[in-house]
Amino acid sequence: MNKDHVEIWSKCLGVIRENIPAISYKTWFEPIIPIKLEGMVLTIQVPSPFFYEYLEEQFIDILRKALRLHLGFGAKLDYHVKMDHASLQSKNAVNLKVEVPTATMPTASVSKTSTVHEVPIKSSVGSRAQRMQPAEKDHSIKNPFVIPGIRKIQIDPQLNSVNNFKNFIEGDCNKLARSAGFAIAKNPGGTAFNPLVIYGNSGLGKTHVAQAVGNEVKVNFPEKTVLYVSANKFMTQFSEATKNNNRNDFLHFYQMIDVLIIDDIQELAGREKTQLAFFHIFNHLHQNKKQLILTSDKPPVELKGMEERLLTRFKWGLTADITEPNFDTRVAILKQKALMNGLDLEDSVVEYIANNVKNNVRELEGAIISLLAQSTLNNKNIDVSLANDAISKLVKQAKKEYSIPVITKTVCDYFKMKPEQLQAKTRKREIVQARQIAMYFAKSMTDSSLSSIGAQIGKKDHATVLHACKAITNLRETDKKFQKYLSEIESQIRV
Ligand SMILES: Nc1ncnc2c1ncn2[C@@H]1O[C@H](COP(=O)(O)OP(=O)(O)OP(=O)(O)O)[C@@H](O)[C@H]1O
Repeated sequence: MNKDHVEIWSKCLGVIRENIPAISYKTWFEPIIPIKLEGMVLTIQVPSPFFYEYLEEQFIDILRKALRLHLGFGAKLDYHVKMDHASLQSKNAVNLKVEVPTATMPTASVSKTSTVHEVPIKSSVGSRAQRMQPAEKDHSIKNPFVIPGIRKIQIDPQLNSVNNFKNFIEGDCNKLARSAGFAIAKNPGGTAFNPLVIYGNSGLGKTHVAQAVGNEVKVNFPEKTVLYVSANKFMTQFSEATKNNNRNDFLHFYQMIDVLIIDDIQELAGREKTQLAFFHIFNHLHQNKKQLILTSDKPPVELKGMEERLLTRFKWGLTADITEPNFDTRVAILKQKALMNGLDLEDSVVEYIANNVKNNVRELEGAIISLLAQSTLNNKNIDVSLANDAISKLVKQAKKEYSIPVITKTVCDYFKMKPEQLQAKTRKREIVQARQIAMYFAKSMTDSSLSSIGAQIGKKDHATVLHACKAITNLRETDKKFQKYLSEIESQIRV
């Protein structure tokens, strides 16, 4: 197998690193994996269609320069898109079209692009959680498992490269799991954390940490066999192996893994035969100082329908929970996800989302994807109002009642005025505008009639309120700075 792709890509990265900001390099180039080099064609793997579109749009010149320098004229670049869960979601949400963009690159001899939505899976044994890859429909075990005498076979670890430690924001909520995972990645099977059981509610990052360990082990110890498999997949494989009379092959296969990651272990509840098979695998691996990483939605003590001897073994190592992220961690996650998606969000928007989506990181990601869709497909400006729309589709929010006095007070505080000034008969520009803004929010955030709003803000009639709403809408659509003020005020009203 030609190994030069790694060297060539690493040389290209050297050129790229020197020519772009560090943050762009970290975001857009570190996640790329070189796959192969065939003649003058270098294939790199990127985590989503959006990612490759962004590379093509923003970095094509430097890519071209680097490739020409290290591969020569006539160098070409192929993209291999490995879809992860988030990208699949975003694809559904925004209906991104991924086409071979020959038209966008007529003169770019380095860029012959093509996309593949799933990675060819070399070994059909084990695969990632069903929601993550279309390729997973194949539950069969075509692999002959282990041929006696041949110890190592090449296994696709079924890891999503996006789930790495660099992309994982650390907070109090996940510190223990992350630190233990990191220590394991440096010394798999050799720490006290064996097994590592990570538990917590849905969407909080259990799979991410577990896979990050696998990815990091592959970097630190490329010769180690790592395998990620969902408990569901494990069960299906086991029952097919039983049906096909090759249960022993199944056991042997799993017993030669160096780092075995099983996701959603609670799914094994009530499955006695599968649990027995897993028990043998567990014992063998543990005795041979191989690493086990398990995730679950509950702590082992609360797992029902599991054999006691399995539960006892789960407690041999470390049980680490992941809880809901606090406000600061949510803000950091949102900023990172926005950056990864090429979105530049105002602080007021980030804080608004962080204040309203509290229990689930997957929902934070959903909010970003929804904003991305609205801003790119519908050409809308991203402000608190749009964020509010995005969130309302994702999480159940208690419907808040906003009152006109609260709105006027917030507007006055924002402009450092006294509420009486807003009520005064004056044509001073700042006051008129603050009054119009208060009217605008009163109209959009309360059910009050125009006349009632007018009566409460400056004793004006309904026509004045109507005019104010139109004037502010106009400014909102045309003046970026003004839009920023409005977004900040709205987020303060909604707190
Ligand atoms: N701390 C974090 N930093 C960055 N991304 C995170 C973090 N925590 C979770 N995520 C992201 O949130 C999404 C959901 O995480 P993940 O799939 O790991 O959750 P889970 O706990 O395994 O959920 P489930 O139990 O439903 O499988 C993923 O895209 C993951 O990358």
